[in-house]
Amino acid sequence: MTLRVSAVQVRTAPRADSDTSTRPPTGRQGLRLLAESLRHSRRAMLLLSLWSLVSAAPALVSGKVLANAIDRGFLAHDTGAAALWLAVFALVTLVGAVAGRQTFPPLADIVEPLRDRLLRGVVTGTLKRAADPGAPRGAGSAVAVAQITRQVEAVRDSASGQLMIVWQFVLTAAAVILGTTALAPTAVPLIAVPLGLALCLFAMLIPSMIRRQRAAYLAEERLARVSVDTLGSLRDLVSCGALEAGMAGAHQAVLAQAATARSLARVAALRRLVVALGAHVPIVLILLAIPALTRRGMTAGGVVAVLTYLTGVLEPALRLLVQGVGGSLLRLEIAAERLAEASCPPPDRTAAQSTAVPAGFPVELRDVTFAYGAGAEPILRDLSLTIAPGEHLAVVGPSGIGKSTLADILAGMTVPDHGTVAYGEVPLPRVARADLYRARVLLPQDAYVFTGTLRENLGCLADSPARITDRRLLEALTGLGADGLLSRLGSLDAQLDPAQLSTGEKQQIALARAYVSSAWTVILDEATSHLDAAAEARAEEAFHRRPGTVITIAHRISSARRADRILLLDGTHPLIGTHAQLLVASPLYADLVGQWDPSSV
Ligand SMILES: Nc1ncnc2c1ncn2[C@@H]1O[C@H](COP(=O)(O)OP(=O)(O)OP(=O)(O)O)[C@@H](O)[C@H]1O
Repeated sequence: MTLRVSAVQVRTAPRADSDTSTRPPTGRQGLRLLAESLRHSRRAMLLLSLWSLVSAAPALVSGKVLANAIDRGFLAHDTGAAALWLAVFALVTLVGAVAGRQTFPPLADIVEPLRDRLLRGVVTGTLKRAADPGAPRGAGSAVAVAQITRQVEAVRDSASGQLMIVWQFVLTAAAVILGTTALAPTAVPLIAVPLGLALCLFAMLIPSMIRRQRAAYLAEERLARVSVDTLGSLRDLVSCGALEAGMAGAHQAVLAQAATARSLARVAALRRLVVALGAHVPIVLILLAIPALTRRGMTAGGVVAVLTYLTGVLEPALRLLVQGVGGSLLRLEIAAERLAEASCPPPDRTAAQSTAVPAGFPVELRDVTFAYGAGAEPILRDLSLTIAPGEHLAVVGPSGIGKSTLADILAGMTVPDHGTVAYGEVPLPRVARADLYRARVLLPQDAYVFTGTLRENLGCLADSPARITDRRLLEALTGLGADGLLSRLGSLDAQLDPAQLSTGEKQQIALARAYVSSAWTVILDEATSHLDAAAEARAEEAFHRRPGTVITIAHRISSARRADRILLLDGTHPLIGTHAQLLVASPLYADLVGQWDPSSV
């Protein structure tokens, strides 16, 4: 007998995605994520430090060498000695350049693993959130992942830039202080004290700079929004006589943006003060102190060398530090913040009050209604259905009628607007996520195969992949008709290159993965669409021998005929029954059967 699938009472259940307990991570969390990643690269940091020290050595000795060229060469009218010291100067500069080049491989060793680690974190986080019940379809799509990986590139670039700028500044400042000590120890306080004060001022400015830059960005965004809204509704504002109120709102946004820009400009001006205090004040102090310094034994060459240190080495390094760190720190922080957000796994909303799914459970839908969007026509309306333990159900219907949506709802990937889905009396919102993944497998049409061994690909849905025996894996591959693929690959430990596999082979691997998993219920959403009718039959028969429930979104009529029952979705009046019952009861079903390729029947 054909049954009309019941559809009566609507019960309200809150959507899981209304949970607000997940707070977006703060910028500090983002920077912590970066610091943690850097901590893993200690060896590369050490190598970078060593080569940087060698590259800073020329700056250290160049003062003394230059002073000698002037004092012992030019001022002593000894051109040969002057040329010799200048040649030494050129040589140490060359050594510095070579050592500078050597800093790049360890820098890459720090930055590339940082990039990989961040990338792994964000891709895993994005995919986990996409797989979270209630996540919008396509949230973990290639596009979503690509968008976030662009942030990773931004973090990699700015992290390596910042690292080099800060580190080079530390070495340069140390070289200037030590070089000056060798030339005239009494001149050191004239450089070190203003430089120290400038660095303290800069450190104090950083938080305020970040705060003001963020405020400026937000004000700019708000102004853009308000302008677009005001201009877009100009006609309505005029016709309602609300033009003045609208203009006042826009004017306020302009004033707020101008205020944040002014406040940012003030703090940017203070950056110039840092350079002036740290590099220009020492120049003035040295010039003023020349008589006193020469009285204490400083030579003319020494004076020129110290001034060269200040103008040619310290001032550019300090300027780079202040502009580089000040300018891109916020960008780095915001990008790191986005990454920390993207790396967050979704909170397990069920963990606190979860209930275990009983073994061999039925799948039940009670009055399920679902629409994509608040005002949209429901795809499913008041659908009630029980799929008995071990039953094989096929779902059929015209294209776009909601078969995949139903598969997602049955798997707990999409939360219905009304009604409940329960696994053995336990409503899905009460099933812990880990239990849900253990209880069912949903195979979509696009099979996912990753670079790794065949064994790793097969075991990735299992509770403990290491415990799956070779016999079980071979049984799955042979049963599902993938023995040809196995002999081509050679062994279970053969490396898979997804680009070298056909879509049918990828589907066979995904099917075998579901077969060896511990899931009691397997939902196949056109998961055999790239297999020919015979291969599809072989795969489905293998699943029929496997203990458990199978729900198939049918791709061919032959697939539907193998099922115990068939659910026909037709929008308003879903029907359930056997092939023969539906042929009699539903003209739509008869029509669908007629449309299917007769060779596949
Ligand atoms: N994320 C979404 N947002 C809005 N509408 C969607 C979304 N996903 C699917 N739809 C629409 O919902 C309807 C049902 O889609 P669904 O994929 O469930 O149908 P289907 O029966 O599986 O189709 P097909 O047989 O072509 O795969 C379609 O009209 C589709 O365009």
